[in-house]
Amino acid sequence: MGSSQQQNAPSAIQLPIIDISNPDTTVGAQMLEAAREFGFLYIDPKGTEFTEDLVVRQFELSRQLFSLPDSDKEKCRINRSNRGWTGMGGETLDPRTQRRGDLKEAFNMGEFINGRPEQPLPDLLERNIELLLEFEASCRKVSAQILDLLGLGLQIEDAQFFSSRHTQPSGCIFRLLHYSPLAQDSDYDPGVDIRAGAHSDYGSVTLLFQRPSQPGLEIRTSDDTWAPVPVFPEGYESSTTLPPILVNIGDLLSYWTNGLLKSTVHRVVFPKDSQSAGEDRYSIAYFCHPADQVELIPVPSRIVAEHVPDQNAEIGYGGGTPSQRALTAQQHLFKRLEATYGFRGEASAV
Ligand SMILES: O=C(O)CCC(=O)C(=O)O
Ligand SMILES: [Fe+2]
Repeated sequence: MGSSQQQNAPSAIQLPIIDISNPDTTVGAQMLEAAREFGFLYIDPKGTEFTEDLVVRQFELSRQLFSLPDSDKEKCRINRSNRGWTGMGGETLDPRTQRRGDLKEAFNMGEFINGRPEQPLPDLLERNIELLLEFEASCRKVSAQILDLLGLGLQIEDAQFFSSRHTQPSGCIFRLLHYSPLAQDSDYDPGVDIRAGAHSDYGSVTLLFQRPSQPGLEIRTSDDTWAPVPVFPEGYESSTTLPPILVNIGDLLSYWTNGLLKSTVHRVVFPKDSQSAGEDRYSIAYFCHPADQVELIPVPSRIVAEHVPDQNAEIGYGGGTPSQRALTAQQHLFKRLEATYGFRGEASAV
C-alpha cells in the first residue's frame, strides 16, 4: 500500500478491522462492539472468498456497463421491485434536504434464483452472469457469517437466529454504482450537491467494495459531525492492493435489537480538491435483507433485553423512515423506496 493511502484527513474515523477466518466468541464480541459503537466496521478480505482478482474483474465489468450509452441501459430501467438501472440524478436519498438528485447512476440486481437475478439484464451482464453469480454468492456468504457473529456476540441461544431468517423471497440487492466526475462547467455545486445524500441503509447488513483511489464516504458520528471513512484504514496490512470490505448495519438490524445496533447515517461527497472531483468513483454494494415476512420484534438476547433505548433516538434516516416501527422487513423496504424514487408501496412482477 502506498503512503498516500495511509495519510487520512485528521478527522477520519478509526473503525475496527475484523478478521472473520476464525469465527469464535471473541470475534463475535468484536463485531458486536463495532456494531453498537459505530454501526460500521471493516472486514479483512483474507478471511473471505473475495480475492483481488474477483473484485477487480467485477469492477471492470461495472465500468464496462456504465460506459454503455444510456439508451442501452434505459432498456433495463429500474422497476417497482427495485431492480434495474437508475440514471444520474434519478435517486434522491435525502429528499428533505437535497435540492437535486444524487449525482450517480446504479444498476440493481435482485436476489439470484437458479443462478441469475429475475429481471432483464443488458447483454453485457448476460454474457458475464457467471462472474455476477460468483460475486453475489460470496456476498451472501460473508453476510451470513457477519450475521452469525452478531448472534454470537448477542449470546442468542440459536446461533443462526439471524442468518436462518434470511431466506427468499427478500429485498436483497446487489448494486453496482458509478459516480460521475464533476465537469468544470457542471452546474452541480460540490458545496451543496452531493454524490449520495445522507441516509441509513434499509436492510440488515450492507457490504461495500471501494477502489483504492476513490474515497468519498462519510459517516455521521455520535457528536453530530461528518467523518470521512478512508478506503484503507490506518494500520491495515495486506499483501494485496485490495481494500478491506466496509460493512454497515442497516435499519432492520437496528429494529431487531431495539436500537442497540446502530444504523448509522452516511453519505458520499465529492472529493475536496477539484482534480479528484473530476474523477469517477465506482463502488459495489450488497444490501442484505431478511425474508420479506420476517417480523421486526426484538431478538431473544439478554443483552438486547437489558438495553434501554434512547427515547429520542429514531431508527434510520432518509426518505420514508417511518415514525412508527414497521411490522415486517418488506413493509419497511416499501416505505423507503416510495420516498426515494416515488414508487408506490406494492410488489409487482418484474
Ligand atoms: O457508494 C458508496 O460508497 C455508498 C453507497 C451507499 O451508501 C448506498 O448506496 O446505500
Ligand atoms: Fe448506504
